[in-house]
Amino acid sequence: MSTTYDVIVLGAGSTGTNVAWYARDNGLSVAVVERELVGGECSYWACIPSKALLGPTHALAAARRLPGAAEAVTGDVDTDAVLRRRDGFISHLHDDGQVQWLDGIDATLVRGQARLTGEREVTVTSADGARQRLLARRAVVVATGSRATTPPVDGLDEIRPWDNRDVTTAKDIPDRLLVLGGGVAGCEMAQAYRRLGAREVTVVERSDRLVGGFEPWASELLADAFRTEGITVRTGRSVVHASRDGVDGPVTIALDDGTQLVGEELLVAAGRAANTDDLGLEAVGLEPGGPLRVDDQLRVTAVDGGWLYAAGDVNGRALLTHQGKYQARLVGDIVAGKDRSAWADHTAVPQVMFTDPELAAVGRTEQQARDAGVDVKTVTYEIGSVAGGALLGDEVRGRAQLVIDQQQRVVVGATFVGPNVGEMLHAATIAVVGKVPIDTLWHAVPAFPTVSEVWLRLLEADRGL
Ligand SMILES: Cc1cc2nc3c(=O)[nH]c(=O)nc-3n(C[C@H](O)[C@H](O)[C@H](O)COP(=O)(O)OP(=O)(O)OC[C@H]3O[C@@H](n4cnc5c(N)ncnc54)[C@H](O)[C@@H]3O)c2cc1C
Ligand SMILES: NC(=O)c1ccc[n+]([C@@H]2O[C@H](COP(=O)([O-])OP(=O)(O)OC[C@H]3O[C@@H](n4cnc5c(N)ncnc54)[C@H](O)[C@@H]3O)[C@@H](O)[C@H]2O)c1
Repeated sequence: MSTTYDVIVLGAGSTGTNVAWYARDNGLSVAVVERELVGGECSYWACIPSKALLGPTHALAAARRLPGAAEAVTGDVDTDAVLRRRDGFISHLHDDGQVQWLDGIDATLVRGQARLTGEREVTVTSADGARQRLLARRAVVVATGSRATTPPVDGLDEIRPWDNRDVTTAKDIPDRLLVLGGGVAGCEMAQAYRRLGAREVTVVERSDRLVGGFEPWASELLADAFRTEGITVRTGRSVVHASRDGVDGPVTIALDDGTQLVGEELLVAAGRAANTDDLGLEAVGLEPGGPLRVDDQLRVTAVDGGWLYAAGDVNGRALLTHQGKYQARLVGDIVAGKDRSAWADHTAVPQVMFTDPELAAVGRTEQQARDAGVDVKTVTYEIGSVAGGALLGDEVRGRAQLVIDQQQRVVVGATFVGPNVGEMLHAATIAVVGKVPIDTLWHAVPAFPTVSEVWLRLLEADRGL
């Protein structure tokens, strides 16, 4: 027995559910296959719980920076209340709400492990072993996401390290947390745990700075902030060995300079692996394991016939929820025959790291612009020096930078570091995506006294004022 749909979507994460929505909006019939929870990583084990853990601690820090409010902060963060609120945000790991939503758009949910078994053909194996064959009239869209990678460190496999799922759903805060990987996930969770009561947090990063995707000066500001609040940062160091004392005892890691570090838990946040290893890729002539390479129509390039698409983390273009959803909107239209092309996911990707200070960036860094042959000029301004920044309280640290293409006179990249600067990023995204001329930006007057006034200071700096 087989059932035929216009589109079959593999994976009901933020990407897959959006593909379904847009394809349905185009009048196509859609089946979505999911082996775990509808909503995927972002809803339960990534974006949402991590931000729920960070938010209350940042509110407290913001109040402490503000004389008048600071005096009223007499207690510490209520960690149990934060964890309870986090549990609410992840719906206690139940997906009824999102299942209802899928039902509401009239997409068919099929529970189980999906595998490609031929051209336009998917076989789903449910938890009880039953098999169901699905056929696609138009397209199969792979949106199976990614999982945490485990780097090849001696002993790591035997000590049950934490991954993003453990760290975002933990019921207790360990006294000492070790973090392998100073990327976005590692840094957000290092600060969350420190602020939620961990006495010692140490981040080990093998490259020479934290969050290598951001501007080097942004990494420095973050590392300074971490040190100030007692988070130890060990850059330029690799973990070479890991062991655990008994079943539940502390973890010891050895670094390549001979240092030994001990913690109750070790979080591994060393990047992601595409979920393509058990997807039946062999059946359509593809190698399992790596990301599925796609063209700008999100079609898998190594498969003929234009019926296989991949969107979201699984294609490796930009591992962010909003970028997966951007691709999903495009795929939902493309499979309906509309002429669409993805480009912003490699030229104008906005990203916010929700630490305190926040790091927010879009488009190219200065180095990336130079490497791309752009005639670069950068302008910077301290956020604490605009009235809106100073009003946020004492010791507000932060900086804004524009990367300007001097020939075209447009902004090709922007970075903001400071409290809540993520909310300023969309203005920069619009400037980069719209290639708004600098001369026009002069007429986009920021309200006084907002932190956005830093835009005016940056334009003045460009003019030499
Ligand atoms: C700690 C952490 C914090 C993050 N915070 C942010 C953030 O603040 N903002 C942001 O933009 N991004 C953030 N991200 C990245 C974000 O989580 C991902 O980019 C996003 O979840 C990708 O969505 P997706 O739908 O492509 O994949 P996923 O969310 O991984 O969904 C894929 C789905 O496919 C299912 N699946 C896989 N294989 C099969 C199969 N064979 N059959 C059936 N089902 C299958 C999975 O069960 C899953 O539900 C964070 C990531 C981490 C690790
Ligand atoms: N706020 C957000 O938007 C947000 C938050 C968390 C994660 N994410 C996304 O999730 C993805 C995964 O995040 P991530 O932080 O795991 O990956 P990442 O690629 O951002 O960072 C991994 C870090 O681990 C380091 N590393 C790798 N192996 C190592 C080793 N053996 N020893 C020491 N350091 C090692 C790398 O040098 C890198 O700095 C990212 O692509 C990111 O975009 C986004």
